[in-house]
Amino acid sequence: MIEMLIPFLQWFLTCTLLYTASLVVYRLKFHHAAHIPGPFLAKLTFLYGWYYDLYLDGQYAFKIKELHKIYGPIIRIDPDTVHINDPDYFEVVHNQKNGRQVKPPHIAEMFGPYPALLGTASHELHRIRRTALNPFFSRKSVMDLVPTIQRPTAILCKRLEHASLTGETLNLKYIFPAVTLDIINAYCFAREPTTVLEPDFGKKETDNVATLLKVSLLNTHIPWLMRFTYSLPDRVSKILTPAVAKILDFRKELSYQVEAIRNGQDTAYRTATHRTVFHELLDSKLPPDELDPARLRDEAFSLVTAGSDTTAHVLRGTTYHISANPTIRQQLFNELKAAIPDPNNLPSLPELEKLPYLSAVIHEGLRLTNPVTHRLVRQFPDKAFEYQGYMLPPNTTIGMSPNLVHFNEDKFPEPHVFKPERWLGPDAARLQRYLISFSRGPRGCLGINLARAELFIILATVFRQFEFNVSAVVRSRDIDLSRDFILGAVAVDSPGTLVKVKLAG
Ligand code: HEM
Repeated sequence: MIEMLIPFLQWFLTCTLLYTASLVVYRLKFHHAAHIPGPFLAKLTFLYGWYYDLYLDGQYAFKIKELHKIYGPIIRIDPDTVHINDPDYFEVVHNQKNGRQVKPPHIAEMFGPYPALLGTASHELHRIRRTALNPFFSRKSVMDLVPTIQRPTAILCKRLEHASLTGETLNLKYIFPAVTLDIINAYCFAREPTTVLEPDFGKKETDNVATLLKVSLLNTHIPWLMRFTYSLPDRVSKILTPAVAKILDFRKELSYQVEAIRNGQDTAYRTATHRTVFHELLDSKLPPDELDPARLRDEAFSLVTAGSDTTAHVLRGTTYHISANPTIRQQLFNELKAAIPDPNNLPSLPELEKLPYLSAVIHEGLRLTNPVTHRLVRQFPDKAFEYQGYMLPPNTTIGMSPNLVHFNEDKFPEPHVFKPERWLGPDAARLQRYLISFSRGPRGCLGINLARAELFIILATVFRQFEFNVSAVVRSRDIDLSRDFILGAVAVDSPGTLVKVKLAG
């Protein structure tokens, strides 16, 4: 029996060796990125990135920074991807004029093989989905949402006031996602605030998103594994990969909500004071495929996750930096006290946006605590790029990382220091070009107007009334991002951001 297998094994081994040898020669000599500098192993095999991201737990983003120091501003970080670190080149790549923009499938499917806007690889389909969602996130639509942002914020303030009396310790890791989750749930489904009322501020929901993000990094490296897992019946994949169980339950819960609107069981949108995304989408003229239950379930999942944790992350980091710098906190408080004589009567959003110090604090918060740590990766079928003499033909996979721009010492001297002043000097207008937390171009953040409105309203409301004692927070452990799980994560032994609160004055 064994003898019969030997010729087959020999044949299999020869084919494997031939295939591997030709792949090596192709990647090193004939690949369109063969001329780009970079570590030999990264050019040769994807295992190089796996080692840093999967074995060392989200470290490749940090290693890429070091590789740029060795190999220069353009490097090859895996057999297919070129990474550029040049603040002035971000806008050359990410703008509206470079024709079609495609996301490579392993990047598009990082949150799972979901047919949502964020996970759409094809340019054409992306345009259909984006056109349908854009109107909900325009400046005008967001202006109408101000009371919806204020409601959970007011509830948070009541709880902060209570904590200031009892001396209770609060975890900023949970209180801000509770508010942003309630806002996006209200907008998507006309739901009343609930998370911000929960005793633990909906800890479970925030922890579920953290699990999703860790799994997402795995997806970018081994997309077929997740595709396979999701193709199984839910109960089987829950047993095989318990990490996805919570994600599957969360998707199912969102699906019930969308379907309840579709079949008329949920009519809360009729009494809501604002538009309701899923009611209007269901009522729209989108092609039937786009309104399919699985498609809308996944769009809901994407909007709710992308729309809550990102902004909450900036709120948490910015709150820490304001509180850790008494002079900054006092200057912000002075400005807010003058602009908001009655804390229960907030000025309009445009008035808040005109406050120079608040704006500077928010810009600096977005720069220093930028949540999306993963490289933004695109292909351009209609456009070749030339960078410092290196030709990048159409369809080259190009990655760029906002954090490398935000921590560039030429553009932002002392980049790790929280300095709102840099946004107040004569250079401020020029610096805006390098603030790219929301990315740019046709695939830039859909929710930028909503996120900015939340930052202005929540920070103004909270810092007008409260101050935080952050002496128990260790910045390197609890605030600075030390792992890249698409969004940045803090150290594994961090207890969160534990603070005491008192009334400001
Ligand atoms: C401070 C808060 C936020 C930051 C820093 C941020 C950042 C980003 C970035 C960098 C991207 C591009 C991702 C990529 O290229 O793969 C993006 C896309 C996206 N963001 Fe945000 N985001 C924030 C808040 C929000 C909010 C509140 C929403 C609300 C729905 C949202 C929804 C989305 C969606 C749907 C996309 C995909 C857009 C597309 O592919 O066309 N984001 N965001």
